[in-house]
Amino acid sequence: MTDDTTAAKLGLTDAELAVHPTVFASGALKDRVVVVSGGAGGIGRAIAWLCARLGAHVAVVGRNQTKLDSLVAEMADRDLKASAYVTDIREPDAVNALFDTVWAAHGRVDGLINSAGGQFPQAAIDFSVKGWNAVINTNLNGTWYMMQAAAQRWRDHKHPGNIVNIVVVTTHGLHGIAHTIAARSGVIGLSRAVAVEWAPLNIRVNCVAPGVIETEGWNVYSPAARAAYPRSNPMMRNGTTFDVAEACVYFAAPSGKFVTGEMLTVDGGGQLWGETWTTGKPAYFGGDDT
Ligand SMILES: CCCCCCCCCCC/C=C/C(=O)SCCNC(=O)CCNC(=O)[C@H](O)C(C)(C)COP(=O)(O)OP(=O)(O)OC[C@H]1O[C@@H](n2cnc3c(N)ncnc32)[C@H](O)[C@@H]1OP(=O)(O)O
Ligand SMILES: NC(=O)C1=CN([C@@H]2O[C@H](COP(=O)(O)OP(=O)(O)OC[C@H]3O[C@@H](n4cnc5c(N)ncnc54)[C@H](OP(=O)(O)O)[C@@H]3O)[C@@H](O)[C@H]2O)C=CC1
Repeated sequence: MTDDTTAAKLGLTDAELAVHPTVFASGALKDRVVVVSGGAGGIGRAIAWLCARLGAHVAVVGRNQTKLDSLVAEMADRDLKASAYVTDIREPDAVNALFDTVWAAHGRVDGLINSAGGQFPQAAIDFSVKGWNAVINTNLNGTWYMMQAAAQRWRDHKHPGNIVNIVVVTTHGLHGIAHTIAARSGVIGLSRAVAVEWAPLNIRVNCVAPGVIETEGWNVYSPAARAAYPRSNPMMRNGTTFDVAEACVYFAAPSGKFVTGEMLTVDGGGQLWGETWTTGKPAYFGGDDT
């Protein structure tokens, strides 16, 4: 959490997301049904707004009914179609019930965007068993349960589908969250494997790796750590949730119809150059963290 008890206001507001300019045509996702896990969170929220603005009915998924209902209401005020589904992605039975409910309500599901996830900063050597398992369970197991449940129904209904998994940059520069690097590296490898296995089923699977994207999820990190984030990439700024949302729509819309097993990194070039110390840069590396 931040140094004080109040969370910082970070990221784009609903009012901004409702009108943010986009390169996509207004009907790019017309009549599609898209499930967005973490849909009331920072990145997931931007994804939900953009998909709905492009004509989709968005099923927003999370654990907090109030957050989900608030988003759905904001979207309904602008004649955008969305429904709230309280589901913990770590519970496979609940995930299967979610997809049965959405399919029964709409007669189809066209896409799944897994944005639910997260972690906490801590030196790996200090991870507790519970803490390690919490990050792996949320980000690897939960994402998998959502992927498999969607794919089984696309197979059974002989319906095309596509999945976009939000991960993190695993190749360079994210220090202090080795548990999430392990979990997301697993998601990336899993996505590549099933992209091949599920191609005969007309199911595409891709990943988007955000860099420093300003959202309220950053409140698990200290203000001092957050202050350094803009300097962690050669563009010397934070990205926005809308940057990630448009990357997701590229894969989810017909624009991505011949792309599967890929990963699009949206990080301002950070993985090529920058470094992000979520727990403070140790003195050994020239930082001031003793
Ligand atoms: C992440 C990068 C750092 C900088 C950010 C910008 C840099 C750019 C690079 C971007 C990389 C990604 C950024 C982001 O993801 S932004 C934020 C996304 N959102 C979140 O992270 C959500 C907040 N996190 C969580 O909810 C939890 O961490 C978790 C995802 C694990 C889910 O928690 P869960 O509810 O399953 O479990 P608990 O909260 O009950 O905790 C279980 C045990 O886990 C240990 N734990 C949890 N939090 C901490 C902590 N802050 N410090 C130490 N240990 C922690 C602990 O053992 C818990 O058990 P106990 O409570 O019994 O001790
Ligand atoms: N912001 C950034 O800089 C970056 C973020 N990412 C990743 O992008 C994804 C979204 O991040 P961001 O939007 O910033 O984070 P937020 O914390 O804002 O959003 C995460 C969302 O996931 C939901 N969620 C968490 N756990 C579960 C669960 N078990 N079941 C269902 N929903 C869950 C939360 O809702 P609720 O609590 O209501 O369940 C929340 O809405 C995460 O995986 C994050 O690690 C990756 C790189 C950079």
